[in-house]
Amino acid sequence: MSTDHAFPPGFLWGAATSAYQIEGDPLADGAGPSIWHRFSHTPGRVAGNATGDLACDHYHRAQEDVALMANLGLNAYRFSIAWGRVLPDGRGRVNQRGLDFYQRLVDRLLEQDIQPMITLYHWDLPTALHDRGGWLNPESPAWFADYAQVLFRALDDRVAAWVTINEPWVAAVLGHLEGVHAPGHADAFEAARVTHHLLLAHAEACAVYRAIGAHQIGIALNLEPQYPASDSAADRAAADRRDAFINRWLLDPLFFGRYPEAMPAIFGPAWPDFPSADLERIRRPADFIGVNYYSRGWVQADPSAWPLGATRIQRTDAPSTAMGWEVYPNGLTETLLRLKTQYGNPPAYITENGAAFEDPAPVEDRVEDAHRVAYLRDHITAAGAALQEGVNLRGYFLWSLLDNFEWAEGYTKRFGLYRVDPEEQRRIPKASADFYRKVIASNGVGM
Ligand SMILES: N#[N+]C[C@@H]1[C@@H](O)[C@H](O)[C@@H](O)[C@@H]2O[C@H]12
Repeated sequence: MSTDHAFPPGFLWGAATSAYQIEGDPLADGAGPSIWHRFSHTPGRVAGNATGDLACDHYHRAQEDVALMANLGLNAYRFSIAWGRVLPDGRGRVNQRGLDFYQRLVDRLLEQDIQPMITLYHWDLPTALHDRGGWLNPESPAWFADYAQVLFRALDDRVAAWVTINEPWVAAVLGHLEGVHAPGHADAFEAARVTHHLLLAHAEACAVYRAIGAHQIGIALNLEPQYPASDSAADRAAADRRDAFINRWLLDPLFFGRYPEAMPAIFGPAWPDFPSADLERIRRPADFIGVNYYSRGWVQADPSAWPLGATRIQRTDAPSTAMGWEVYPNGLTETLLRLKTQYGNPPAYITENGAAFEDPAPVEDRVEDAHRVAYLRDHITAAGAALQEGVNLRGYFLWSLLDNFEWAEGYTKRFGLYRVDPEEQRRIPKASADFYRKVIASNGVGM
């Protein structure tokens, strides 16, 4: 199927980053520390004991990086704001120098006709709030709404799209159930409550935005279609449980105002009885859904694997990325079509899509990342196929502009269109940057 001209005029072609992963200098100009600053400075938590102290030094190189974006021809750029730069204590006092950094960044983007899409929360909760219970505290949605209001008032005259929370599932499950992300908790009784408070935070911020905002607001979910590793009833049931655990746990409250029936069975006594009034507040407050798509799950029943009785197994008969994730572009089409057929075809953006590969070393200031070019070509084609099926897709944000701090993987995994090494801070173009520039110029992959 040709999707060369699937993309409509005005389709957004962007790149995505996040504050802690690229900015560096996290305590500059009066900023308060985040849970990721504390977590990465805890020995043994991050590969190579890497931290975000340097990252891509974007806090001091923003003008250079905006020039890279303009040279690519981006018409949009998704980035996050570090809560602690703006509110060092998480609440109350505004740190004007921190807010000024983001004011300047937005103005520089607009000078280049690049539309900002701002993520309010990309996992870097101020430690001051974490020390008051963090996302486990029932006050946390109100903390977030107050923080969001500061940003709406400061920037909504120039920012056309806001993302409230990036991947609440990852923040809750990796941070509070598996303990491999900040704050490093591994407590079965935390993940469900943290997820609920993140969804309530999203809803409260949307409510504030409805009163004072003039543009669009949404949320970005990591969506991963699940497929049984065999046609056995056990594997099919396991895939369905993992679909509830990863996808419907978030989609159903946001669109239907209810959690999947499978959740109490998955979590047992660790699943609270949430008030129905909460679920009504969470239902449908947003203007769009952001889809972060990377791969699919290939699922096998495994009674020993708590809490699902299912494990995602790595296929040996399919190409995979450096993260061990199968390259499966059809999963993007299927995920987008599911939003159309099961969730009312809401306005949607691909708020993240990209891949880490073991890039070759640079030769004459260029990296020949053929694997990433193929991954991007196939996934952008898959997005075009969904558009041709009537999916209400408005834009594509490539993850990521720069090689950056990949959370618990540190700097060992490279997702960027430009190679960056923290100790050198050069931006070395990859073949995928040239590829993406051509996609944008031709508004599709048909070139
Ligand atoms: N892993 N991986 C790459 C990427 C991560 O760097 C982003 O911060 C997350 O939003 C999402 O997990 C995807």
